[in-house]
Amino acid sequence: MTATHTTERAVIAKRVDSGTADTEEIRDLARAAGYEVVGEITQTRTEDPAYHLGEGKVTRLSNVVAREGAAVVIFDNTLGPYQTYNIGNELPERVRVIDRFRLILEIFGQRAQTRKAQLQVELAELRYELPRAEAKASLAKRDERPGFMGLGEYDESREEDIKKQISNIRDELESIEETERHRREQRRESGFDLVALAGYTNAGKSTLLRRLADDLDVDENDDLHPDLDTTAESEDRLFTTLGTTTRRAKVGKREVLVTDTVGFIQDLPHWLVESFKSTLGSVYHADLVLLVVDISESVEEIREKLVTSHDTLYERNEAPIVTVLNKTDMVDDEEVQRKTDALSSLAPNPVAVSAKQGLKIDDLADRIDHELPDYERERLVLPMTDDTMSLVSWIHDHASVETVDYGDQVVIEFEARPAIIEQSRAKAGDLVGASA
Ligand SMILES: Nc1nc2c(ncn2[C@@H]2O[C@H](COP(=O)(O)OP(=O)(O)OP(=O)(O)O)[C@@H](O)[C@H]2O)c(=O)[nH]1
Ligand SMILES: [Mg+2]
Repeated sequence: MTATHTTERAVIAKRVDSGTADTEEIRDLARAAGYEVVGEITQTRTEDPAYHLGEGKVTRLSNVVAREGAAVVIFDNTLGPYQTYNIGNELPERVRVIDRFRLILEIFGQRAQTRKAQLQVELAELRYELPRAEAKASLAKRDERPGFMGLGEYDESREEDIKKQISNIRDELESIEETERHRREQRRESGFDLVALAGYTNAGKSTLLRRLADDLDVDENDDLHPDLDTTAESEDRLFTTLGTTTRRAKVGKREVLVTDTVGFIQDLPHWLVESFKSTLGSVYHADLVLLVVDISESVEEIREKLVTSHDTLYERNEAPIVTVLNKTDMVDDEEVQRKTDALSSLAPNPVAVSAKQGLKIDDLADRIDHELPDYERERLVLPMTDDTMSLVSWIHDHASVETVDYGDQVVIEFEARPAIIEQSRAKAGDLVGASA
């Protein structure tokens, strides 16, 4: 699927029960989806069952849409199917009405480039549609009016259809995940520590990955991640990354695999989170999680995002979490210190960096090295045979070799993850056994 860049003109609408409506985030999301925001209507009142807004407000909305020649109205609320229909009737011809979740789905649909991401978007869409189809079907059933019967029958089969599709997609996702699990295990056995980047969208995860990583991309779908191209800039838009990409990085003596993940966002409905949960698989199974936040945001905003991130990670994550305060180039040292102190209970001992400017990346690398399970030392004495030569090269591939002495025997000293040491001992045992 290629990204479609619509430049349709959009009017934002938002209702809040009390206080004043803040439209900053929905504007950002609209722009992320490719819309040009040309106006907005907000209202503080209880929800109107038929129109969501008050009827007078809907007329105002219609006027703004007509005046600005808008093609779309974007609600920062959840609209029921009938509200959507009723509002649509009050607007000029052919103007679309979408709500917050539809909009997020549109963005995800545009960004989904891997099979897995596409399936997840489809799953999310179907989960969005299912209760709506169910509602229609049950209303039609209750309603004896003949005109509705046809609709009812149709919707009931639609409901079954959606359920079947959901189950098919789940199966396919499961098999993709199985492959990923297998790949993760192989990587671990190859001596890599697995580090995952997590955090809100736009925090700078992809930029940081590029800073940490060597050039090599270890996923097969490299070409599907233009945002990770070393020559391409990260974009200042939401959800640049959908799906995960893994790159190899050297941290101290270690070979580490760093995985970039989809960004979190506030107020995601649970069905949407559910659909993208498997995206977080690489986070849940990492040896270390780097939780990236944007230090240029307000303390309140960062705190809220940290809390949500921890909630998302809490259930299944067992790895240590290091908070990375990114974008230090945008604030002065005093502000970094003040915010670090204010956030100390949520983010104890964080590392402050600028991914973009490459500041303090070494400190972060040291910290990663420190947090990962310790390497162990090993010294093996091996007979001088051809098989030994291939074991020595295996050790070179999987460990950090300090010395190799070739005499009557081969003496090799190295450091590696405990699992690698075990494997090398077993292989050495086979060799010695065979040559005896
Ligand atoms: N000033 C400054 N900008 C940064 C820094 N790191 C990243 N950015 C900018 O922040 C924006 C988002 O960066 P990304 O790396 O795409 O963020 P992300 O967390 O991967 O975002 P998603 O993929 O949407 O989840 C881009 O415009 C980056 O250039 C930094 O250290 N300083
Ligand atoms: Mg990204």
